[in-house]
Amino acid sequence: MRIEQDLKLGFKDVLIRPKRSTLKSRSQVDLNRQFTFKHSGKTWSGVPIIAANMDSVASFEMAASLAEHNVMTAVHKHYSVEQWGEFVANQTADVLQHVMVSSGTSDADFIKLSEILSLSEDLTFICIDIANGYSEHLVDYVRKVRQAHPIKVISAGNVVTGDMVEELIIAGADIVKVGIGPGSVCTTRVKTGVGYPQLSAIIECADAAHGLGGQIIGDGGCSCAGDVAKAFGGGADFVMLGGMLAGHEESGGEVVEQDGKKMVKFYGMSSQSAMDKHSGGVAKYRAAEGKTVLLPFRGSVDSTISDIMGGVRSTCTYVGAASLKELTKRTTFIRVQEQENNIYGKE
Ligand SMILES: NC(=O)C1=CN([C@@H]2O[C@H](COP(=O)(O)OP(=O)(O)OC[C@H]3O[C@@H](n4cnc5c(N)ncnc54)[C@H](OP(=O)(O)O)[C@@H]3O)[C@@H](O)[C@H]2O)C=CC1
Ligand SMILES: Nc1nc2c(ncn2[C@@H]2O[C@H](COP(=O)(O)O)[C@@H](O)[C@H]2O)c(=O)[nH]1
Ligand SMILES: [K+]
Repeated sequence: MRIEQDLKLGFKDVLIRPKRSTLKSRSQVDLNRQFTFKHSGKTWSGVPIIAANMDSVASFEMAASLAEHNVMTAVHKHYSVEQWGEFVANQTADVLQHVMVSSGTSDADFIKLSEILSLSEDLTFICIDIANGYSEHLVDYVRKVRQAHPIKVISAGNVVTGDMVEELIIAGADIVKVGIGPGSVCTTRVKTGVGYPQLSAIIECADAAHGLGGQIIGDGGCSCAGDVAKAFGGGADFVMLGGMLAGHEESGGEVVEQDGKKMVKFYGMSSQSAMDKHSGGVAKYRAAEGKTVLLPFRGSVDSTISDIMGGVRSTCTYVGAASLKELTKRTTFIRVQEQENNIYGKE
């Protein structure tokens, strides 16, 4: 046994210090970023926010709506190839360029992934996502997908430390997905005691990835636009959101009525609800590592995503960053013991 004494931080442990700025208006801030990816050589530009590959968040409808804001959707892995076929046939190239195709790591996943990708050349992003990205099996799978799809942009995860970021990039990932346990409907830390405070994970993993010419996605734990700004400020190239985009018309969650109010089901992909739906229940040897919640129905995702983007634009003006790309360089975090004033309830 060993204890690491370095303090690791989450979003709630810091605020961003304001700095002098020459910007006159938040409208001057450009949230679009352009990346050229290490292995695939592909160039992409857009707003680097991604709807999380959960079946009560990242539906086809979500992808179509978010693409209008230049935002990405990691469409969840439970659509059939036929459903993908129909979606691809009805969407523009621009929408498809804002879509990631999610995949697990089984042989069946590999075949399905290739079938989906063959539907359109405009599908360029692959999101290989398993709970425990430290598995050697993931590294082998990334190598296999890289070999089969040399010009696709591959994201793989989830991990939280620089050593594993490097290993995945060397194996063929362009982007590494970072986050173990921070999610809004995640119970991994409770069930297993494993995890890593998300802001420190982002800072350390971004450093490792950028050193090799790769990118990272800060995945999970953002509960407000300020957290999204902190994730970008810490060095995340992309930020993935589950709960913040759940509960909308486009989210795909089941709508139920509770005390006369319209509510939407939102659950972790490792929850009992998800396993009942997709795997015929929780296997005997494992425990659910996610929960199920009911959220008030929030209407269309348009106003929510605009609100998030407005918040991050404002962050940029507070620190004098004319574009999102400059935000990390201009970010100084201060450690704090208090965040917002909640006297009249939480925002
Ligand atoms: N970022 C995070 O903190 C987490 C995210 N999730 C999300 O939920 C989805 C579904 O998760 P889940 O069904 O748990 O697993 P995955 O779909 O990620 O499982 C992938 C494979 O890894 C094996 N595995 C070995 N050890 C573990 C472990 N400790 N946790 C999970 N799988 C393990 C599984 O086999 P076997 O089942 O036989 O062990 C399975 O074959 C993930 O793809 C991810 O999107 C889930 C948990 C944590
Ligand atoms: N431990 C678990 N993590 C999960 C589960 N389902 C999803 N996730 C992770 O959460 C993020 C989204 O986080 P949020 O804070 O923005 O809601 C998602 O991308 C996954 O990495 C789960 O069942 N267990
Ligand atoms: K995810």
